Amino acid sequence: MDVTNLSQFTELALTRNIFSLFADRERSENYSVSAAGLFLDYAKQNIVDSEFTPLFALAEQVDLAGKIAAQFAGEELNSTEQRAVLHTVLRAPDAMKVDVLGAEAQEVIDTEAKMAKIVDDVQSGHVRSITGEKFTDILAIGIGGSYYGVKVALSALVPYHQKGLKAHVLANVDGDAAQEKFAKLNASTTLVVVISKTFSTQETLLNATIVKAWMLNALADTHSSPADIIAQHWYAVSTNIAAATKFGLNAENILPMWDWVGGRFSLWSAVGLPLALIIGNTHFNALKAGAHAMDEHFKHAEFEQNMPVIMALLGIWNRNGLGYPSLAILPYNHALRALPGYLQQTDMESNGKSVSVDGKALNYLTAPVVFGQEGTNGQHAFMQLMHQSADIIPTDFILSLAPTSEHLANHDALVANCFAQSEALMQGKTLAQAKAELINAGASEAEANRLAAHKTMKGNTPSNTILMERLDPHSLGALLALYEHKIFVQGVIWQVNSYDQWGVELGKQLGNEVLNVMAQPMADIDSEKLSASSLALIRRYKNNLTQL
Ligand SMILES: O=P(O)(O)OC[C@H]1O[C@H](O)[C@H](O)[C@@H](O)[C@@H]1O
Repeated sequence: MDVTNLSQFTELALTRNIFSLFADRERSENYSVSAAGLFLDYAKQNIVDSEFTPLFALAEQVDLAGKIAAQFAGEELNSTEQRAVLHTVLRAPDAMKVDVLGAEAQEVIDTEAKMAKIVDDVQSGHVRSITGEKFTDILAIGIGGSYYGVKVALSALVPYHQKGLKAHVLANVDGDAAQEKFAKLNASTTLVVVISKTFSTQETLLNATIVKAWMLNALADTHSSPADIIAQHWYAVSTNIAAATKFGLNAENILPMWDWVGGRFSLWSAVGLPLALIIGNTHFNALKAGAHAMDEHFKHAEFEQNMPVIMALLGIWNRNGLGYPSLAILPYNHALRALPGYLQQTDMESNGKSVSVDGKALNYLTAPVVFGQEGTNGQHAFMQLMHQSADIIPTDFILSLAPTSEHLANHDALVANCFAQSEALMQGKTLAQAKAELINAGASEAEANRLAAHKTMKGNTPSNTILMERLDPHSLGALLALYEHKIFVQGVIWQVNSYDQWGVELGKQLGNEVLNVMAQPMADIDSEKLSASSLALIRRYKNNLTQL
């Protein structure tokens, strides 16, 4: 049995109305679960108890319990790269680190201590810039997994930012992105953290190169040597210490990563340095503690009460059972506006696959297309389609109960909109209801008949609502870990390797290859790899350059 068998169980669900399921007075109570300070309401999903049975059977058949244990124990789950998948150990207590990593645990513990000292020294002003000033700005350079985690947490945790220190993240290779940062930064008080697991990523190396040039140029009149400036202002996080050193970074300032930490799961490692520099060690540790609390729940809770497992199974039900192709992530907090982008990466880069772990073509679909935006902005844009196109788009609503600002009336409105949208997406509006509303509003019978069809809403859109008591480092850590584990469980059920990303690697490789082709004079280009279309585009680009 695999997910293709789910269609045997979906006939009823495909024709019934989710709202009608609330005839069961206990549904809301029964279809909710709490873990690590988060609350998940999944009563608005299109599912009943008997339909969970084949989902739990699937979990059993793929030995989900065994796979969870194997992941936490450090088995080589990433079989195409022969790597363990151990981001969880980075947020575990030291004794657990030793249990799982053995002798290697010491290097992890030492790195944490070194990172914590850098954070304290920078925040206290013990470590200062080459001009003897306190650092005022942290510029993180990285892309993909070396960017999104830091970005999502920085924007989510603004109330925890240390006064006097500002954070900036630079990812895109477009020089405009760097230019925008330079306009805001003062080189003499900027500390740079270059994050690249491989230290070979084109975008990161190009950006690091221009930032270095900008800083050395701006600090030329200090008459300090470039090496001294770099040693004082630059840190790096990488598994490739040799390449980082070759780039000119001071070996002392390079914090290690390990190949058993995937980029998109690496916030918990020294990749989190820019974040820790801004929010301080206590809050960074609280973030890790929140994630660890979710890890413990995931490891120990029965599947029927296990939040990541339930969310994963509901996703499988929606994708493979009911055939819905996408997933909307709608955080109703301005502070979580980077979350949809972050989850796009973690989910689609992990499970956007079509061969099984043992290399066989799958005859079913895997990761949905993940997209989203913070509420209420999305309501004034793509949510039109969610209400009225024929496509059903399962949705995760995410919300902090406690206001994140002092503007309480705004927060009430935000919360009301969040709850209203999940209700409207589920209940929809029938033709008869639409007509009655028009007539109540004074329309004639003929006018109501003409307009009613335009005002019907399809309804029956399933959703989860995830509540945090408040948005703080602990709950954010738990939330990110919840999604990490959900993605892992889905990968196990789809039987894919969630921890490689050959499609993205192809982009990295091609980017450099095409750059090399473009560097040649047009007449010399003899690329059999590129189509006439791409060659013509390159010609246009080069012609345009000569006219500038
Ligand atoms: O950290 P780096 O080696 O620079 O890689 C940055 C990113 O590159 C690619 O996009 C990978 O698929 C990501 O997982 C990785 O996080």
